[in-house]
Amino acid sequence: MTPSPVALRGVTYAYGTGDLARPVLRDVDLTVAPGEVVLLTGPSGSGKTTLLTLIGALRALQQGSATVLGQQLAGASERERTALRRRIGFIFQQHNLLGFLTARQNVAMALELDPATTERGRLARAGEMLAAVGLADKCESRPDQLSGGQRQRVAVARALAGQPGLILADEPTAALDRQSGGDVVRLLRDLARRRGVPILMVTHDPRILDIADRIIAMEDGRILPANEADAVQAH
Ligand SMILES: Nc1ncnc2c1ncn2[C@@H]1O[C@H](COP(=O)(O)OP(=O)(O)OP(=O)(O)O)[C@@H](O)[C@H]1O
Repeated sequence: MTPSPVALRGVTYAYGTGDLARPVLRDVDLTVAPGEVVLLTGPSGSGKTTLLTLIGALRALQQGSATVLGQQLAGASERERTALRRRIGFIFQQHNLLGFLTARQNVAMALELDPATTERGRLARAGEMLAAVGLADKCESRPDQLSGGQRQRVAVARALAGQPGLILADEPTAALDRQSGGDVVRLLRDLARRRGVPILMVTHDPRILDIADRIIAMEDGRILPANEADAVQAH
């Protein structure tokens, strides 16, 4: 059986220490199946982004167990977390592209960590990824010459370029209008699905819930049971 790319058990997390410690995640269990597209919804402050950053090894786990792409994060060293981060494609609310680089250079940067690649090879691969997101004619454009939707498509190309084992996305449509937001996440879903890459996406956006294989609702640091989550979705 293929192991789950994400398996969390009893994850509890607090910001602050001592008397100021405030748990923002409480006993969270979560499993993502190979190739699955999972959306994480819930009110502001319910802990979604914190959960995503723990899974992405951007913060150290405090309590519980989390296996991500085969790496156990409980007790993982900074080096192990860095190595894991390189196997994950991140997409944020803001595209986080570098303004002085072209779209092609921004995507190629994601490949620089692979010592087996040459600059020429990286730029060629970046061009292929940009073509896959429909931006073959924008390779040499800088971010300020692109629309918001196009910039986010460059971010999708960058996230997928390094052939990640997992995509983590935090409100990728928040800065986009309805049409381009929907287009970007559908494109992401289709490209990831073709490559068998699972996606875990935090979103407030009710317009994109239909892309999911599964929707998980959080409230006050906990994952709601599926029947309660359905009731939340119905509102
Ligand atoms: N670095 C931090 N230090 C202290 N508290 C924090 C920090 N980051 C987040 N919090 C608090 O932790 C709680 C959970 O935040 P988190 O960003 O995970 O929620 P969220 O569900 O993603 O919210 P939103 O939908 O508004 O992004 C909130 O009460 C927030 O204020």
